[in-house]
Amino acid sequence: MTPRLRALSGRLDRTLVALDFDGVLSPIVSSPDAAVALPGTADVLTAVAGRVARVAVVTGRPAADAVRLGSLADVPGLVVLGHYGLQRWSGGELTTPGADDGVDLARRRVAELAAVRPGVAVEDKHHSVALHTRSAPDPAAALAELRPHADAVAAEAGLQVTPGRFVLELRPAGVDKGLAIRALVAETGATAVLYAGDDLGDLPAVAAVRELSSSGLVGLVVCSDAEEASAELRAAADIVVPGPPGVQALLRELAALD
Ligand SMILES: O=P(O)(O)OC[C@H]1O[C@H](O[C@H]2O[C@H](CO)[C@@H](O)[C@H](O)[C@H]2O)[C@H](O)[C@@H](O)[C@@H]1O
Repeated sequence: MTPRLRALSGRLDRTLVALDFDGVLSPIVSSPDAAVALPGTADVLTAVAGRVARVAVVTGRPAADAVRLGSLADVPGLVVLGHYGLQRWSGGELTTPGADDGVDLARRRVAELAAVRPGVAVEDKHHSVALHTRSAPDPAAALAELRPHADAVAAEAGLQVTPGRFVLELRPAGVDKGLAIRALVAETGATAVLYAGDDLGDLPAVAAVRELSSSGLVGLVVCSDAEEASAELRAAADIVVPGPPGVQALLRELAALD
């Protein structure tokens, strides 16, 4: 048994379990379209859902993509917050805002940026666009070179840039994973939260868990560790596990907790 999980013992029915998708439920792969959840993910989430107040996936992906790539549609009571909380999927129903003019502009601009940079790819997520450098000859150098260009496009389009694992996302401001966690806690009345992440976009969720903890909630932060995981998140975590297989093993322990 992972000792820190004991903090949730006796309060599972008031616990929110919130999980990032890429790098946490799904191993990192070279193409965003090829990312799928580790086999067994839906089963373990179903087991956890039977014990806790709520299981949620909070992701930078469109919510429906996370449901599809994760084969998560049948996990009982699952809520998926996509685009950092802009979208909500539950019970097969998707709540989503209308198109954003800024994203339309950014879509054109990032296509121009990618066209002249070998190995740089655009992921069009409809409510945001992402520039991926994982397949560039030097992914880290490509990311650094692109950053000021992405910042300029975001400023022109009224968007914000969220960096991640060899990716720069241009997305609407006003939502983040911290706000998403706070909303989930408020709607469930949870008195405990377990949040698992791996990347820079997860840091607002970590901050929210810590702030909620200071007002009495029991908070556990899990880092799904790998070479590219955020060092800041790793340092802040209560529990560090080896990537998606480690997350899955931890969730099995959680489902079996007293
Ligand atoms: O919030 P998340 O669920 O962690 O999503 C963050 C971004 O993850 C995806 O990109 C990352 O995973 C890809 C597939 O493994 C990988 O190729 C890429 O290098 C990673 O950055 C996704 O493509 C983005 O849209 C998400 O926002």
